[in-house]
Amino acid sequence: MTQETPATLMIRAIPGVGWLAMSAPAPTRQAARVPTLQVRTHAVADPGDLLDLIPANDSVSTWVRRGDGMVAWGEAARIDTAGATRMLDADAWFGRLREGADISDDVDLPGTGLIAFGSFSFDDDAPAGGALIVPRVVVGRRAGHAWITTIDPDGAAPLAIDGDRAPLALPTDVTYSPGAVTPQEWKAKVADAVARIRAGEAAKIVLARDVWATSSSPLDPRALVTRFSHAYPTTWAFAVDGLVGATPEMLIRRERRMVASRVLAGTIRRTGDDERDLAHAAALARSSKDLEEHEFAVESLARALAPFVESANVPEVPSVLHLPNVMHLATDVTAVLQRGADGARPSALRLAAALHPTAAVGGTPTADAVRLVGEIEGMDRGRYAGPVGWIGSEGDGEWCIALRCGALDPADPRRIRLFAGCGIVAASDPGAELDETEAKLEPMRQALLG
Ligand SMILES: C=C(O[C@@H]1C=C(C(=O)O)C=C[C@H]1O)C(=O)O
Repeated sequence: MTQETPATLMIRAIPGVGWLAMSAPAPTRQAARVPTLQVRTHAVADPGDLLDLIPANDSVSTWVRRGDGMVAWGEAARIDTAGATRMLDADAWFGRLREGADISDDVDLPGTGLIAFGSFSFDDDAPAGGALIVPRVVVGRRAGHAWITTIDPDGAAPLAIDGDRAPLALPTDVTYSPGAVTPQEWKAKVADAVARIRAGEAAKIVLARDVWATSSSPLDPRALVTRFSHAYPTTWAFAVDGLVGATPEMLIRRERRMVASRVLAGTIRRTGDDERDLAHAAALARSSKDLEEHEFAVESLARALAPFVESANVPEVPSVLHLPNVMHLATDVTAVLQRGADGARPSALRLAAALHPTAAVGGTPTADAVRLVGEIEGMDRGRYAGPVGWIGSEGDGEWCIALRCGALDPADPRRIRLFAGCGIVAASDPGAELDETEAKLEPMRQALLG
């Protein structure tokens, strides 16, 4: 979590495309070579369920909510970054890629034209680093308009759009095993965090835990995302670079001058009985423990956003977001971007870099809380709780916080590491927090049913 970690840039050559792989070892950073891309977006008739379109492919990206969004496959270009500037380096690379690209876009909506999908580690110094991937084919739909984008590196033969649509491979006989800490150990960590909060070391510390799931057959990200999008339609069902999940939390969405963020903090489990859940929702909206935890998260977001915007609308009272497994206190912040010193409005990824980590996943005050997470939690979060999303031609994009997710094990396609965490405040109870992590693991566990 140090700020000093020097960035490393690695550009991966795509087989058959023939441009140079370069690396710029820290600390001397060089401009990574960018390929010239031919980008073509055309309107198409409604393609039906987007998730049915993805061929079996090593590189699959999805971003789907309420049936709209984008699915993408193949890699036209990719950057892997690490260190404190991992998002800014990726953003600068994408800017250079855009400058050199030959783009023709008949649709002109957020997400059409050149696009890259990415995910970044929670910690500055995590080995997981980050990646931004420009796919070869994107199919998208937004409010009744559908499109297809093809992205061809210079000299590459176009990728077949009708790839091999191998049937979805469902998980089989999934078994679970503890991650870095057992549930019992994790409760002790929560008690430790509560003691340190009461001693005045921080006001809120977000602690997470991990669980391994192993299927007897290779896991197919397309199958997992399809299940998320059917069971949790109001979340963003994502698959990016082996990280898959159904997150309800929008870190930042940028559409031209407008930005929006959905802050979540304060959680209660659903019971399955609507009447009881309504009573619980009312209790959540009055719970001083949850309201305090929520206020920390809203304040930290508003403070981090302030330098970039000319006006912001921050509702004073949160609403209650109902998901099938849990309910959250939620605040939707909207704002109008201002131009920076360079005359440009910051891109969605630049904003995500400035906002991460929010109090929703780190704690309050941020620097102390993040240090305490590192001391107490006892695991590497990888890309869990980091920004995940996409950036488009004009710097528009959507970056969520990677929650309710799992990281496929690159070394064993049958394994996935699941994560869940909770904001700990002075009034937190370890048993209740453990139960909350179980509720937050439910979308992943349901997607992994055989
Ligand atoms: C950390 C997670 O969720 C975050 C923590 C919340 C809380 O403590 O109430 C609620 C939503 C998220 O901001 C997670 O899902 O893993």
